[in-house]
Amino acid sequence: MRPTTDDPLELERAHLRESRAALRAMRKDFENLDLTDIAASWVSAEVVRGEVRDRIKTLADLAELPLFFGRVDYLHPPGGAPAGEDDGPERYYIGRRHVHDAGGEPMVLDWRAPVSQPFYRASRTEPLDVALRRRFGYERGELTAYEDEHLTDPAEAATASRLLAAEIEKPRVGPMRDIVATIQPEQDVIVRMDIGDTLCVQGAPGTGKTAVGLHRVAYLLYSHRERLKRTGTLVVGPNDSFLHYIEQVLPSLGELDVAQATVGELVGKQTGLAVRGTDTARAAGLKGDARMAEVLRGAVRSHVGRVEESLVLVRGSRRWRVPQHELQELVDQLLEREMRYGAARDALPQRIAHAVLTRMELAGEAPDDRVQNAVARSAPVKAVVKAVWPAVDPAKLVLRLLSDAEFLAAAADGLLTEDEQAAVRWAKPARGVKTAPWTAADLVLVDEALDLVERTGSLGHVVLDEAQDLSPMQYRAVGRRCSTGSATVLGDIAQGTTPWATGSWEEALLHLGKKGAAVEELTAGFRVPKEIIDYASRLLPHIAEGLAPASSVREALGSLTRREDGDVAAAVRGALRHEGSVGVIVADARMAQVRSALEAAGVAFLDDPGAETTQERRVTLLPASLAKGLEYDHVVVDEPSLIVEGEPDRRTGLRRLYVVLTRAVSGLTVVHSVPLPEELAA
Ligand SMILES: Nc1ncnc2c1ncn2[C@@H]1O[C@H](COP(=O)(O)OP(=O)(O)OP(=O)(O)O)[C@@H](O)[C@H]1O
Repeated sequence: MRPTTDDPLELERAHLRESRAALRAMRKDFENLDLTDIAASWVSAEVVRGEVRDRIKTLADLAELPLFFGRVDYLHPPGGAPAGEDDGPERYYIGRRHVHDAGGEPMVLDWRAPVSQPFYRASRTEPLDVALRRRFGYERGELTAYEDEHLTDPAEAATASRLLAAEIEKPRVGPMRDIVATIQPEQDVIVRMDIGDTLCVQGAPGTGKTAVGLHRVAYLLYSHRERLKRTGTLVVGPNDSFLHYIEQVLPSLGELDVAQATVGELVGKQTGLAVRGTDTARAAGLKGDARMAEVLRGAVRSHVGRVEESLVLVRGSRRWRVPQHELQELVDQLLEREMRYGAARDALPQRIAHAVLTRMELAGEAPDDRVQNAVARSAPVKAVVKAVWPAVDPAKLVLRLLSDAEFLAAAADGLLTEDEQAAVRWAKPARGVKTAPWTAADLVLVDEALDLVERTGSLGHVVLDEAQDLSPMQYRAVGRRCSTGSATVLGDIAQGTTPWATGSWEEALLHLGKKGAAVEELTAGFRVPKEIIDYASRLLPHIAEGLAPASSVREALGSLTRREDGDVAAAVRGALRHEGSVGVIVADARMAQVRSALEAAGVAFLDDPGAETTQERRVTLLPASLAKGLEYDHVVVDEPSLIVEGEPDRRTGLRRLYVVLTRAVSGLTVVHSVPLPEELAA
């Protein structure tokens, strides 16, 4: 029912009501679909049913999420479409989902549609034919405000958007939210980049890298749904707490089919092996070094032997002979072609059979494909293949490399020094694959070996977050999974806290197999208030030379507090006076002590950064090593010096502290009794 009013807010509310009703009708249509006769086979019927179920789920009218958050009025109908009646086709509402009325007319456009793009990109200097951009403000699902920009009106002064500021300032509890209503132009460029382009984004803390990566996946799924449905998409993150924190974003954008995993989970699944041991930092560093790829390649290829004898094959009354040197040539050709070991092993019998068939033809016979296959499968040919190109079990191969000094020395000759070889080997040789003391870095080696034998399947697109922490071998593991697809690589060199953290994105991209991909930089910080980012940025010259400090879109004066009494519980009580979540970040070695202090003070807190904060339980206690990628409204950092000392070297320690200091959205309290690291002094 249309309201009899000219009040723009009422009119917009009416459109919202009508859009909600239309969405409910769309959902009903899907629920009422008669699926009994839809498909001939049981399998395809199940597929269709699954799709309909997903569709119903994505159409769920989430009461808390605004159905549309913006509107654009174009000066001309986009794409030269004919002008319509009534309010004309040049007015578009932009929202999370496409909604149409019973007649198929769009009520809300998906934010990813091309026609929505100017909502994000138009400016006064480049209005992109937008006469009016309207942003909507909501409170608990109710449309309560709007804000207009007439981009082509020279008389109108540019003002900062209050709604945008309010959105960014909103207190946070619970998992990460989508930013679909407020994606910034420089972020939008990354989100909408072509699917064929691999892109690397360097960005200071809180510049929206994670948010942009997730929205990019949603955009690609919209623009290339069929293709990506076949090939798949994957988001790789640093740990389970992080993955848990971001896991709601894609479903809130209507995308349910994106896999999320850590590198450890990827290689664990592929190899079927579990981590049972740990490495020293040196051993892990060496095992993650790109030279190990060469060692493994050599070890796999070392199984190819010389042909010792000619082949003699008896068929019926005739004997066919392929001389030793010709067989050797076939083997050499396969070696030269750099095929996967397993594929070459599969090809060899056919090549030998071909040599036999050529002889048959020369002798006047007319053998067909069946004969060729029979020859390829014959015992003498099989015997040659077994002797010259034996099957290789990748896990056993790595086990042998890490257990058998001679075998490793042969494969690592000219690549690793003796000392390095000793560091790489396990202390005690392992007996079996199931009981070996596999470390996280070892499983990456097995994953590489698997790929040397048989090509790893590639996905359509992979988003790699917190990428700075990966070793070259881990980059290779991720790269294998997007070898025929593309990738979005997100990270911050200054936040690299592994001993093997990457020194440059060019190098990282090389290991990923995406040499020469573009590197973009995001510098506008949306999370951390200026005062806090300026404080944390004092560390930058000591941890990443040449990186520009982030700016901040948020002033929030008075957001930084220092307490020298070391009283964490008092600091937490102070933080609880503010709205939103509180993260208490402490050196890993201090966890037990701070836990007791909080318990003694009667502070209720969550002990797991993967657990979701709620209004009742707003405090999370977490070790510094798990803080990466997370954020809290208020952060209490306990004893910065001990956080620095918890790492193997000073630079890594200061980087860890930089990560920890940049988790705060509204306020940061630094509490200590030990003197602060001198690098933090102004
Ligand atoms: N355009 C935006 N509008 C509103 N909020 C935004 C925008 N961009 C980013 N944010 C918010 O800023 C915060 C930081 O974003 P995000 O976690 O993606 O940053 P990051 O660059 O990955 O940070 P870090 O390097 O510390 O992991 C999040 O709460 C995110 O929702």
